[in-house]
Amino acid sequence: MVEMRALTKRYEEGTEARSVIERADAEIHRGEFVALAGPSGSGKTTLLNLISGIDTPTSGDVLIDSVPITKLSEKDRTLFRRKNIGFVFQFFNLIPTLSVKENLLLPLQLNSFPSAESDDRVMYLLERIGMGDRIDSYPDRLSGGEKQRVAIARALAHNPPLILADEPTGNLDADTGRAILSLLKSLIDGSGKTMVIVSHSDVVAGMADRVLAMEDGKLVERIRGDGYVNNRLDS
Ligand SMILES: Nc1ncnc2c1ncn2[C@@H]1O[C@H](COP(=O)(O)OP(=O)(O)OP(=O)(O)O)[C@@H](O)[C@H]1O
Repeated sequence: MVEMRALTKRYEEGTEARSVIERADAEIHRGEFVALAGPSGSGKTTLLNLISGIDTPTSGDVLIDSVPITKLSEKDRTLFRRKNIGFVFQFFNLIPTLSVKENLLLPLQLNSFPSAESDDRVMYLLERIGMGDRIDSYPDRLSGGEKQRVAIARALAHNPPLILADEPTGNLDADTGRAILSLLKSLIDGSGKTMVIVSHSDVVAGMADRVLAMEDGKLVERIRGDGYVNNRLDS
């Protein structure tokens, strides 16, 4: 589903270039739930932005469903992302001037879903996340956990095969965070969707099928066992 090939991202700093990601290789399979771990500043968000095509690598490729998105024009990449990827962010990123319903309708409108079908889909998702009675509320009237539930429903609205989440529980208390993760996982389970979550949380790592960690610019698989045994994917 997601292939990274010799993926490299360098940032210019004055006259020097600093590598954040250096020839990282990895494959994430269809239907897998992968946690992306690693210390602060190790390049997790950078990697997620490369996978989604929001950012472009210095060299190397990202393929999604065998489509080399790194080789697409910016316009085609945007269209590809809009159709195939759902995003969940730490700070929810709901549009404050739109109601819950209107926030959920946005990805459907951007993907030209027929309006009758869109209304049914929004209602179905709001029921699934237990917020069927908040359809006309505005984001500033919702708690953090409720905002994130709406953001999850929005990420799933257009039924994308790939869900990317960047610290989705980072702005929530521990109990709410756990509830949000369980909800996200229950919505994904059995759907065949692939999910990558950037997180420092052990709860996320414990729920995931696999944990990949950024270490010195490379992606390293962490295998569960007596503690973690590191096993380089890319050497
Ligand atoms: N646009 C940019 N220009 C220069 N350096 C950048 C840029 N964006 C990110 N970096 C640097 O790249 C490194 C990786 O950043 P990134 O945000 O990907 O790390 P992270 O693992 O997600 O960190 P955190 O867990 O703290 O969110 C950091 O050292 C950061 O300063």
